[in-house]
Amino acid sequence: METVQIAIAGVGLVGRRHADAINQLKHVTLSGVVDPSDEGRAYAQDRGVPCFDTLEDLFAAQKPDGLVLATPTPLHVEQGLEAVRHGCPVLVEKPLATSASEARTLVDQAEANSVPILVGHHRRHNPLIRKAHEVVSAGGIGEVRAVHVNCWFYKPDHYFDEAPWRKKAGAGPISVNLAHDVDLIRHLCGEVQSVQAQSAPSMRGFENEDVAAAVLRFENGAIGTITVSDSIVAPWSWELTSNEYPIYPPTPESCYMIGGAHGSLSVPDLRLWTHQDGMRDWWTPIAATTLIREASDPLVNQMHHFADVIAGRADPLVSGREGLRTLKVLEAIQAACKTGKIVEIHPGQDIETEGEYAAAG
Ligand SMILES: NC(=O)C1=CN([C@@H]2O[C@H](COP(=O)(O)OP(=O)(O)OC[C@H]3O[C@@H](n4cnc5c(N)ncnc54)[C@H](OP(=O)(O)O)[C@@H]3O)[C@@H](O)[C@H]2O)C=CC1
Ligand SMILES: O=C1CO[C@H](CO)[C@@H](O)[C@@H]1O
Repeated sequence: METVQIAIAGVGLVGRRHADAINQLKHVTLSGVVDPSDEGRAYAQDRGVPCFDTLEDLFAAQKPDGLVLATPTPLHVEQGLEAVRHGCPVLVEKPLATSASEARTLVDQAEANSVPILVGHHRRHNPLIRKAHEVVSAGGIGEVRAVHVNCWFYKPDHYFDEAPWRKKAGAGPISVNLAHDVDLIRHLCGEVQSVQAQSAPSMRGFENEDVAAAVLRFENGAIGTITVSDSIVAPWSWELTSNEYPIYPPTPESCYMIGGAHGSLSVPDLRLWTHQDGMRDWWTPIAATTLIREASDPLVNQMHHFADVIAGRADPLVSGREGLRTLKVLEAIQAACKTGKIVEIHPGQDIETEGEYAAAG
């Protein structure tokens, strides 16, 4: 297998995880880093790769086979378009952009120029999600009727102080965190048709909401409830339950409950609940079996997949178009929080918002 050269723009929190993932793969190497910060330069030096201040400088000096964009979200579209101009496949971190209309410009340009975009919804590369998808789509719980999603944790003040863009409009937990959950819920339960939602402004004085709840109606008739907060002390989030990344101390709880006409599945513990003898009857004993699944690092799996996409061996599992659909749901949640109205999601039509994501609270 030929070596795939990948550059990373933005070597902060998640950019370094991508670099670690590259390290795990024999056929992928880090060709360079784009990051204007002193920390970025020091990191590149440690890794023994060149560091550039801008993407323009990177492309003037080398032609990587692929680029990871792990920069602050407001930079994704402009930098993604630059990668597309250079014909360079790009893995863009989530969310794809700060607004769906901007994201569409990037996705349209990439498709018109046949440059693959992969969106960093890495949880889809987790074997436990593959298993959950396999069971739900094979009818293992019958028709999906309802889903409940919990995304509650407490981010310490220094998380915000270290990267002040995280306090600014557009970087609230709906955009930064719920992006992953909405992507997974669409993947497991189907497309979202309409949204109602409420949010509360940040008690820490940031420009975003710090708690929000939404009711989702899916195209298949299912209903979902989803709540998010980065200022609640609790164990019920993907981070604290999936055991995916060691910096989050794991708990044995779950964060999603998917309810079907014949059974229910909790995720990520993958407990499948059914009544004895296949009965559907609340007076018959109900019990859970835990589904067997493999375990591996989704960031490494995603990087392996990106190398396959670059080599033309695979189509993006989470394409730019997919990332855009998730972004539209997030935008609908933001719009519903602001207006208090039901927001319908129509394919190919923008959600009416006041421009970019503003504070929902
Ligand atoms: N998939 C996942 O699990 C995660 C995804 N994310 C997403 O990844 C993105 C980055 O988030 P996060 O890692 O927390 O951000 P950080 O702030 O930790 O890192 C961003 C890095 O990009 C640098 N940077 C700023 N401007 C440029 C530029 N023009 N070109 C290149 N580098 C630049 C920053 O430097 P400086 O500090 O000087 O500004 C910083 O080093 C966001 O979109 C976020 O939503 C984040 C966390 C996890
Ligand atoms: O994408 C994400 C945003 O940041 C969070 C905190 O660092 C991550 O846990 C999450 O996966």
